[in-house]
Amino acid sequence: MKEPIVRVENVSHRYNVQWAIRDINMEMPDSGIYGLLGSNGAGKSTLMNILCGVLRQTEGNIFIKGMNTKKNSVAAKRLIGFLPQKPPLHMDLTVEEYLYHCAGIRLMPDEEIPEAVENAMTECGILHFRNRLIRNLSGGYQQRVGIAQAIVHSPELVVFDEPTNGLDPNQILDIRNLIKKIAENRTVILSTHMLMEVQAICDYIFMVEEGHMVFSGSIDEFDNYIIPNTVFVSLLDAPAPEVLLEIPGVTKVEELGGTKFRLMAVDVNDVIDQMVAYSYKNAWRLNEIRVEKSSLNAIFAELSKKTK
Ligand SMILES: Nc1ncnc2c1ncn2[C@@H]1O[C@H](COP(=O)(O)OP(=O)(O)OP(=O)(O)O)[C@@H](O)[C@H]1O
Repeated sequence: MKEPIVRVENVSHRYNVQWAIRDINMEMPDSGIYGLLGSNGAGKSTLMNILCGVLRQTEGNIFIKGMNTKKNSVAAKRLIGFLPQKPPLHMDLTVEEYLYHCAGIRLMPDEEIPEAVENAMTECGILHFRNRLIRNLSGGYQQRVGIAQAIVHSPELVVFDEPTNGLDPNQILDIRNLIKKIAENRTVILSTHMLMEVQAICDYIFMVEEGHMVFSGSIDEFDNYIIPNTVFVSLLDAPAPEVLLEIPGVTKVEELGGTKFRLMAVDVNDVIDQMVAYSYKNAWRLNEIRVEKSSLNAIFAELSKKTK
C-alpha cells in the first residue's frame, strides 16, 4: 500500500501547562492543497511548526512518506519546504544570494544549487529581481522570495503558514495563483483563518478550534456538514406553503416573498425530483429550482459554537 505523504497520529502539544493542540489526527494521501482552517489562537501555527520539525510535539507521531519525524528528522526535513508566518528573509542579501544560502542550509549538493535556485526564481516569477536586495522588494515580492526558499530543494510537501497575511488584494490573488501552480505536482498545506481562502484554492479542509480537530473532509463535505442544504424554488402559480410542506422529504418551507420559497430538505436531490413531478401534475408552473449551499461563514460560526 502506498504511504500517504503526511500522517499525523494523536499529536498533542503543551506550552508550559497549557495544551495548545490535543490529539490531532490527519492524513494527506496525495498531491493537492490541504487547508488548515481555524481562528486566531486555534493552534494552526503550533501544528505547522511541529509538522515541519521546528517544534517537537509533547505527544504523538508524525510520518512523512512513512518516516517518523522523531526518528528520521533530517531525512524527513529534506522532503518538506516551509514558509512560516514570519518569513525568515535576510533583508540585506539579494534574492539570489539568499536562495543560495537557503539551498545550502537544506544540505543540497553544491553542484545542484545553481540550477535549483534558477528554477525556484523562475517558478516564483522573481528572476528579474535576482540582484535586488530583499529589503527593496514590495511585500508581495518578498512573499514570493519566501515561497522560493520553501521550494528551492524540490520538496514533495510544502507548508505555508498564513501566506497571504498582510498583503493587499492584488498581491493576495498573485500569491494564491502561485500556490495553486506549486500544488500541481506537490502536496501543499496552507493554514489560514480566512474561509474565502480555503474556498478559493483548497481541495480538502482540516479545521481546528481551541486545539481540537473539529472537521476534516472535502469542501463539499464541509459545506454539508452542519447545515443541511436547502432548495430554492420559484413557481408562477404557487400553492399555499402548507401544500409544499406535504411534498415527501420537505421538512420546512420558508416564504421568500412573491412566489419564491426556500425548502429545507432531508435529501435535496430527492426533493428536486419530487418538486418537478408535483409541479407538473398540479400545474404550478415551475420557473426556477436550484440547490442552495450553506455559506462557509455560516458553517464556521456553527462549528465554532459547537466546540464551546
Ligand atoms: N511559545 C508559546 N508559549 C506559550 N503559549 C503559546 C506559544 N505559542 C502559542 N501559544 C499558545 O498556543 C495556542 C495556539 O497558538 P497558535 O499560534 O498555534 O495558534 P494559531 O491558530 O496559529 O493562531 P494565529 O493565527 O493567531 O497565529 C494559543 O493559545 C497561544 O497563545
